[in-house]
Amino acid sequence: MEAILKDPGGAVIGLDFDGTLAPIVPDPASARIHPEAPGVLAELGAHVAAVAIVTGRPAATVLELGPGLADVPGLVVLGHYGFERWEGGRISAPPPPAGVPRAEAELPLLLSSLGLSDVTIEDKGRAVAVHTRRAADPEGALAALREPLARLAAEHDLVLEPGRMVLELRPPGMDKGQALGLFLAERAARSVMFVGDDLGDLAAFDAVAGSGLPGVTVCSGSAEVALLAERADIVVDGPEGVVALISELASAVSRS
Ligand SMILES: O=P(O)(O)OC[C@H]1O[C@H](O[C@H]2O[C@H](CO)[C@@H](O)[C@H](O)[C@H]2O)[C@H](O)[C@@H](O)[C@@H]1O
Repeated sequence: MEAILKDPGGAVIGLDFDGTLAPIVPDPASARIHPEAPGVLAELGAHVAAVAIVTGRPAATVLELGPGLADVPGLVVLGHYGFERWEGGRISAPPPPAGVPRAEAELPLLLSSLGLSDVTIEDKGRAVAVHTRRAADPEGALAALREPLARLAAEHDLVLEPGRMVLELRPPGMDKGQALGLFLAERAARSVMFVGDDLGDLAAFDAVAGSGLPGVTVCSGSAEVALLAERADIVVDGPEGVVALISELASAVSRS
């Protein structure tokens, strides 16, 4: 944190979206960014090398669920764990993976054979997620799905990404750690901070440690993911705590 405060112009600030900037809600389509987040990120973005949202969501979805984000100076959104990039209103991405629609077509039969008609499918385009948060027994459904979905993913050259009451089938070859590491190199960062809440953010924490830069990891704390809090330098209380921390940081760098 000291390095960021001393030399904000060299700092890259990376943040996850769901559970970090947007409170967790039962329906993924109803998630919305914390109302104060775009404002505090805009204030911070004016002083640092870059603000990057590194997310499992499609980049365009983050812009839809985060009205005001497009006004954050120099914002980059690395969507689909880094496969997609939104910058200055434009999205770049490789061609969509063929295995995703094939796996998705098999899901309804698989779920009904497991007696799990109360889980929900999120079609993400380049990935497909199975959510258990609204099931009668969210933890039980998650456990029952883990092996069958891992097999389905492997059959279609995909990987299984576990998260908060969600299992996602997505293409291999990229994670938040690689995405953040590449971005730090591209921006010749001199320090880094990463804020996350879920298992997929551990790779980004590793990237902070492996970058060789002065870095700080922050966990947006919840009762659901203990591991991230154990690994973080700082733990704050969910998106409310993240906004407060970013606000303090923005005020401090604007004075420096
Ligand atoms: O990398 P992230 O930005 O954290 O995205 C990870 C997944 O987030 C979403 O699911 C999570 O948030 C939902 C809305 O609050 C919640 O209902 C669900 O239980 C959480 O797992 C999103 O729906 C997934 O596609 C993202 O991969």
